[in-house]
Amino acid sequence: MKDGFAWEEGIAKGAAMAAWRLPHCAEAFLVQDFSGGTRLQEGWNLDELSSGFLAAPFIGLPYFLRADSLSSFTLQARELPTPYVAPPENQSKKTEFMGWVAEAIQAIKKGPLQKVVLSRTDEQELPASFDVMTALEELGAAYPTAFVCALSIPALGGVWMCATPEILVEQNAEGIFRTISLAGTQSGVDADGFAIAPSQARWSTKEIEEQAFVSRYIIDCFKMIRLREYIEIGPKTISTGNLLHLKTEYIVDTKAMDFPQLPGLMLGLLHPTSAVCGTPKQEAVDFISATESHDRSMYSGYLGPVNLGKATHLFVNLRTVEIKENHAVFYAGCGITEDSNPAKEWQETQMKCQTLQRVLMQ
Ligand SMILES: C=C(O[C@@H]1C=C(C(=O)O)C=C[C@H]1O)C(=O)O
Repeated sequence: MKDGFAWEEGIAKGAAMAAWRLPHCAEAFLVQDFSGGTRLQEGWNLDELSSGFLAAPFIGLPYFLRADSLSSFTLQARELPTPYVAPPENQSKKTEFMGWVAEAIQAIKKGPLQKVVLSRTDEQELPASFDVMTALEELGAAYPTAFVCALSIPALGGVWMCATPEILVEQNAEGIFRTISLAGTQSGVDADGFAIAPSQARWSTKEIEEQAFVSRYIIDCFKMIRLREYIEIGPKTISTGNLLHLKTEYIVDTKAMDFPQLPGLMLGLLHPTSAVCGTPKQEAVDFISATESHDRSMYSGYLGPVNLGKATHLFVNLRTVEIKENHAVFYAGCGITEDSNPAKEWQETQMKCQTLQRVLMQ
């Protein structure tokens, strides 16, 4: 495949690269930065970036890939082999993770922490035949509503791939700004492997509250910049393929409001949101760094094309994997509240890891 060559050639030349396909689109894009990409400096501004691709870690400054070369291509349709057999559970990871969740519940009961998103990793070997561009096509075919992406930055030393459902900040060519509040998770397939219709989903108080934390957080960010004119749609149940979530959408017409800086301002305020970090934010960051034994790196950061065709599409880096040679580290997390159950939260991270595993490990 033509763009497979461009990808391999770019890797060999030390280029920083991103290949992606937006939700509901057929066309995919490849950006190459032949300088290897740039780590932005404190005080960087979205409005001042040229056309390219932005990728930020959970904590820290983003990398920017300038579009030295931009090509578009169509992802080929791919059939996924079925049925899928999940890898066995890692019992020591399970015990460790459930311990973290129990600690978080205790901390929340004491306050001031109200919600914290804890994550864990799952390390697996990919098949010898694994190939990044083929995997991107398979992810695109399996998850048409997700943002699917492959990212290679020489300074990171591996390839990150994701199939994320979560918009962080989006501004289309017509000046329409969008962000979403996404939380609450349940399986999107029943015991026989059939899809569950979103209208059939039933949500518990715990999940409704968990998502409300994220919605309140977004509204608080709007309040900080005194923005009152936004449209709020939801919460509604959405299907991401193998999972169901609760989603509320926030929309602003930045042209009508003459507010073109809104995406940059909101990006600075939003990240990391309560969907991947917690409430209050600083207490959640502190709890995560004192508890998790892995470095989140790019997981739960954000990534996407910026200032391309007058549009910016930044997504939270979820349902994600870091690949070095054939070794894959899958990352997944879940929102812990006072009413969490450690075994259920572990199961949720299993389902989230499987979003990519069911495609990449066949
Ligand atoms: C943290 C993740 O997902 C986030 C957390 C969710 C939850 O706690 O229910 C749901 C969607 C995402 O906002 C992840 O996929 O790793």
